[in-house]
Amino acid sequence: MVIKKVTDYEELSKKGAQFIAAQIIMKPNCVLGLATGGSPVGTYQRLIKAYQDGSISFKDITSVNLDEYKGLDGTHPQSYRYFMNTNLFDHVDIVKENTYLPDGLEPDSEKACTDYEAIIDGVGGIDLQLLGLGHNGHIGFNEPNTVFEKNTHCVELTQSTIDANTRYFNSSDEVPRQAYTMGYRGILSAKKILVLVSGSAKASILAQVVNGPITPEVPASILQLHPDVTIIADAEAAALL
Ligand SMILES: N[C@@H]1[C@@H](O)[C@H](O)[C@@H](COP(=O)(O)O)O[C@@H]1O
Repeated sequence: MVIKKVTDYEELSKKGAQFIAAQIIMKPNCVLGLATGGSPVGTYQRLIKAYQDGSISFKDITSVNLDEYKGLDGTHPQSYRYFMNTNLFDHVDIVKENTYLPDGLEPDSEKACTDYEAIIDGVGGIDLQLLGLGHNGHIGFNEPNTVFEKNTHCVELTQSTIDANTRYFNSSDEVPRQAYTMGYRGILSAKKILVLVSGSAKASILAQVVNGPITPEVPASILQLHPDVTIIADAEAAALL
């Protein structure tokens, strides 16, 4: 794992965007695995600027996102489809048909997950997977568990995740209790992985991810086994490293 410590969220976003832009310049038709949450928002803003000034184009890019809340459709402001549209896709020249997320409106979990596995296979492999880190160490919505679940699956969100994500909703009651998430096969099969971690609330879990045992109780700890992981952490998040 390469760990880049930066001063603050601004610098994290700048470095994150440079990392992704470099990938796009090296391979203009690459497959990007994308993430939601607060951590990548600044990075997406800088990528939009890079597109606007002509440095990069998304026209040949394919994207596959990590996860989606079950039960929310793409027009719901807290759905991850809506997040991706408003924070990135609507502002760049990506072809929307080439952007994929699990189908939150598919009530049949088995079908939603099988369909997404086919999509992950169909795009021909992820070149760069972007990740945030949940407060309990989750990646995508792979919550602490007794096993590392291989494929896309439907998860019951933990209370810690519901609490952490309540800030994006009007109240805790509105946070969906289930989500579809890519499993570890999809994430770890990416050629490169970039993890963005910001803020003091992530310091303890980041130290466990990097220096602790590899265990499904700390989902992101499995990244220790991947040959090409870069973590960009701001000073607060990196405080215990
Ligand atoms: N499913 C998402 C994750 O993919 C994300 O990494 C995490 C951290 O979010 P934030 O960056 O807002 O702390 O939140 C959500 O639960």
